[in-house]
Amino acid sequence: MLAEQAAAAIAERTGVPHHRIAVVLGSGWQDAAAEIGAPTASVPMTELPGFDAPTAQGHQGTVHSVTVNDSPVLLMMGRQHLYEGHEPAQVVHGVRTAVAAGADTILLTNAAGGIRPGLRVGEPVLISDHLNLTGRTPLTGATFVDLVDAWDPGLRALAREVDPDLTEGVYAGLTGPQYETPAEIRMFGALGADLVGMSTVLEAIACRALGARVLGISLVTNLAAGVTGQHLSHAEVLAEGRAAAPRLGKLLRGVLER
Ligand SMILES: Nc1nc2[nH]c(I)nc2c(=O)[nH]1
Repeated sequence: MLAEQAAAAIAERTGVPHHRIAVVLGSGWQDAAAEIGAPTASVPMTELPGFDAPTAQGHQGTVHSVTVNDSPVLLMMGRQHLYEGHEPAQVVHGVRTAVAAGADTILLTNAAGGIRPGLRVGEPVLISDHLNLTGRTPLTGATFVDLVDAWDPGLRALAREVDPDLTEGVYAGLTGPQYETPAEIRMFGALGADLVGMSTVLEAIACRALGARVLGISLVTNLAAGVTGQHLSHAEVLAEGRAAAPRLGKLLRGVLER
């Protein structure tokens, strides 16, 4: 209901009745968004029903409409996180709004810690599958959603055409806000996680429940705790994102153009 209201507000404020594709820009991906193209319209999230201003990464949450190859794309700059005290329904409001606005394909980007040996800081990694370690779900009732191929194989193949050097990985989603202990990272590695983060998994579940195709890309902004023995700093995370922006922008634009 709230998503419908927010979608109607987006249509009204942007003058674009439907957006077939939406992109959620996570930490470190904001600069890359500029490479996609200049927005034809922008709306602060606080002016849309059901959105709070995201507190993470200190940027104002904004929704942009941008045209790529003559079709409108919805860019959602910023997202809500469980660690901000939001309930799952609030965390997935952005993607539910995007689907209500007409999106049948959602591109979820995030910043993540790298667990798998060989992953490098500043490297984008396609999400091949996820581990929902939040203990939460945005779904209620008997909505038994199939999550096989939740991370769309066709979209992943398309992304690899754009950037053949892309590797894939399993993303473990946690609540945070603390980073993991080295022992926890060893555990998640043993469970098959290649990446670890504090977003994305609930959004992916909500998208699949609505029948939208999902492509996920993580930017490795730090090697997870214990992988290098170094300490983790959030400032580093943001700096790495900025440095990777040109490659990420090229990747996003290439995927959106196909
Ligand atoms: N849980 C978790 N989330 C993260 N987000 C980023 I950027 N790096 C990390 C990390 O190392 N662990």
